[in-house]
Amino acid sequence: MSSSNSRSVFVLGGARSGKSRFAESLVSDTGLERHYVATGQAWDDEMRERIAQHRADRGDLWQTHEEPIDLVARLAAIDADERSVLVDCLTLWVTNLMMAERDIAAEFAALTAFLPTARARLVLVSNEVGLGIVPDNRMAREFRDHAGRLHQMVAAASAEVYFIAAGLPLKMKG
Ligand SMILES: Nc1nc2c(ncn2[C@@H]2O[C@H](COP(=O)(O)OP(=O)(O)OP(=O)(O)O)[C@@H](O)[C@H]2O)c(=O)[nH]1
Repeated sequence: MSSSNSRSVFVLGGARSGKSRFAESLVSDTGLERHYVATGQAWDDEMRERIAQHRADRGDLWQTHEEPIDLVARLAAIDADERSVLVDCLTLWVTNLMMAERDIAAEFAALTAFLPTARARLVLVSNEVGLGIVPDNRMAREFRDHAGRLHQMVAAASAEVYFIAAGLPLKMKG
């Protein structure tokens, strides 16, 4: 896997670390058309309110696409030179793939194969879920392993990688 042709940026961090805000600023700073691909779904009122707030905060300059599962197809469909596309976030995508019993390895391979070919400037956000104690249930352990593997693949296929903690970006690659 090579990042030599990739312009993608990977932004990794914990919950409420400020990663989404940082990623949004990367997109805004390009001056390109702004696209937001949300993998999250509103499953309760609290989440609906949170999403409405996120949309209001982003404002009218952003076009939003909601795509919980078929992320690579959606990225391909909106791919264009004049666009910058923010994907928020990969860990929710992993959760959705697991719940839908999709072929995880094939989906990850498709995403990492797409990155070097993308015409749009992609910024991919994900949640670092591997720093705590080993979860005591099997599905949570599987999820953590899938996320860790995906993060390594996306980092390898990206031109720049940042880790965000306490609102501060640490550049790890590029
Ligand atoms: N369906 C949908 N989800 C959205 C939209 N805007 C944001 N989201 C979801 O909201 C999630 C991020 O919100 P939070 O949980 O508040 O942020 P966080 O990732 O914990 O915190 P930070 O690290 O500070 O970004 C993302 O994973 C998105 O999928 C939208 O317009 N539609």
